[in-house]
Amino acid sequence: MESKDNKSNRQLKTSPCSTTSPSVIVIGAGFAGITAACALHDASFQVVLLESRDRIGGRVHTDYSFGFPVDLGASWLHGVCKENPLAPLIGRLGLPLYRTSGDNSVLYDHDLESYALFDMDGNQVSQDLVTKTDLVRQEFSEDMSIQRAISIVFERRPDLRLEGIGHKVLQWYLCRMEGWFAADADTISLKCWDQEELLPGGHGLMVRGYLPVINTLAKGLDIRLSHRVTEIVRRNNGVKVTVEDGKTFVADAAVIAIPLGVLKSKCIKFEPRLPEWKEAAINDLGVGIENKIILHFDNVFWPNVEFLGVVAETSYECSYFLNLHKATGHSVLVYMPSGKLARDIEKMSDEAAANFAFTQLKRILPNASSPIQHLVSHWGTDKNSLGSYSYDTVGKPHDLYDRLRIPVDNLFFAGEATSMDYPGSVHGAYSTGLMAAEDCRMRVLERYGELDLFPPVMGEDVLVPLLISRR
Ligand SMILES: Cc1cc2nc3c(=O)[nH]c(=O)nc-3n(C[C@H](O)[C@H](O)[C@H](O)COP(=O)(O)OP(=O)(O)OC[C@H]3O[C@@H](n4cnc5c(N)ncnc54)[C@H](O)[C@@H]3O)c2cc1C
Repeated sequence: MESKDNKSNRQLKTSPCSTTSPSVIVIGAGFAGITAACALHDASFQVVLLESRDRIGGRVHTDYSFGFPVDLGASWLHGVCKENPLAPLIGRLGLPLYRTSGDNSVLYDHDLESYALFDMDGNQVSQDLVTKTDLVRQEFSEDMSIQRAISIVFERRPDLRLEGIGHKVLQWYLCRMEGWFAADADTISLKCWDQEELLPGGHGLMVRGYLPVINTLAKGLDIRLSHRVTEIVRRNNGVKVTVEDGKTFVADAAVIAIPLGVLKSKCIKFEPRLPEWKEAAINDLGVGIENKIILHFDNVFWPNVEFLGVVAETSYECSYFLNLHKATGHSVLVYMPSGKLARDIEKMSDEAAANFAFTQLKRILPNASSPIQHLVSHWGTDKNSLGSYSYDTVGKPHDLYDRLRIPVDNLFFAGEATSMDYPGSVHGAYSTGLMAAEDCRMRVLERYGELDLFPPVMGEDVLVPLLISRR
């Protein structure tokens, strides 16, 4: 499929249809791209996967530099249940999950019994106050930001306005919601924020990291690392894809599984241009930032709870730490800023970012010992992601996810931002990879007139129970 022809000619000179089996180029070796490549490989397609980084996984990135696995990107299976499309694979691999929180945690991501909340002076917030803030959840018809909606509730019902510690707890709730969407509350759509399908079963941490799952899917695939795609040409008889060093690849079709942030940046030239409706969907869907600052300590000095929260006057000043010790036995806390705070922290050096996170921790635990190691993610500025995950912005329709997914001629689209049901998640990326592969298979084989020749090879349909724990 590799071609020496670098010119953007009207017809692709190497006719992909003259090869014995249909061919596809998959762009992006994240969860969606690898899943699509794996499915098409199983359906007897010639598959080449082009990946800009020198590693696979994309926003799934398990780091081993501490001597044990730590996820810098995704780390939870959202929806620990058999309906989760990823559950059979995780079950078959025997990978343990640690459930940090149960059902009914839609708005604020996690159920509240899992938290120990403190104010900035180190006083613990009573659970009673936490439950009272539930009252601000009200129904609105016209679209507006979540932040605006809360202000309206207060205008209509001043008696609900919280003061002092109650106000701070509300800000902390907002901070958690901002983490779920990786965006600030004044940009999140009230109309669409709850349109995603939340699977039952709560949230399970991948105790050994996500990498073993992606490695399994990637086995046997022709993956070209450090191949950054710069141009995609489509013609009736196939596609031609050019990478940074000028090398070109031709095939019957392409599956584009790169992040929404990268598509927004227009660093890939489409020839001819993508249709207007597709460009509009790319522009209109939001992409937010959430980062992880991972602090490794030589001892455990914090309470034995899943999360530590710091409440403050504004959601920007609130903090949220995941206690990995509970799930993995390693003395690690993960600080997770999102939205504007995450953007501001990305401007700092890694050292300064780790110090910032540690300073937040010292506010509630003044005797905290300094971390011995740290890791800092940069999902917002990394040119391979340019954001953490997609979300609905104010005034834009929720079907943007579907518009992003709909194929254009022989180009098929996959990735978390193309998932109507499960945007911003690993299982969403996985299911769109399967969908794009199936659409591509059908379309290409129609052209070959050989629809029956390449039945998809389905994975075994045996359901293996998930290994779930909560100490
Ligand atoms: C901090 C953080 C925490 C998260 N936590 C969770 C969680 O706990 N649970 C969960 O379900 N989800 C979580 N997510 C979301 C989840 O990680 C993503 O939804 C999912 O991994 C996206 O997969 P993808 O295949 O769509 O995209 P990606 O994984 O980003 O894959 C796209 C690939 O395209 C490559 N690429 C980019 N540009 C080019 C180019 N020009 N040419 C070739 N290749 C290119 C990239 O390098 C990348 O490998 C989290 C994300 C972040 C950032």
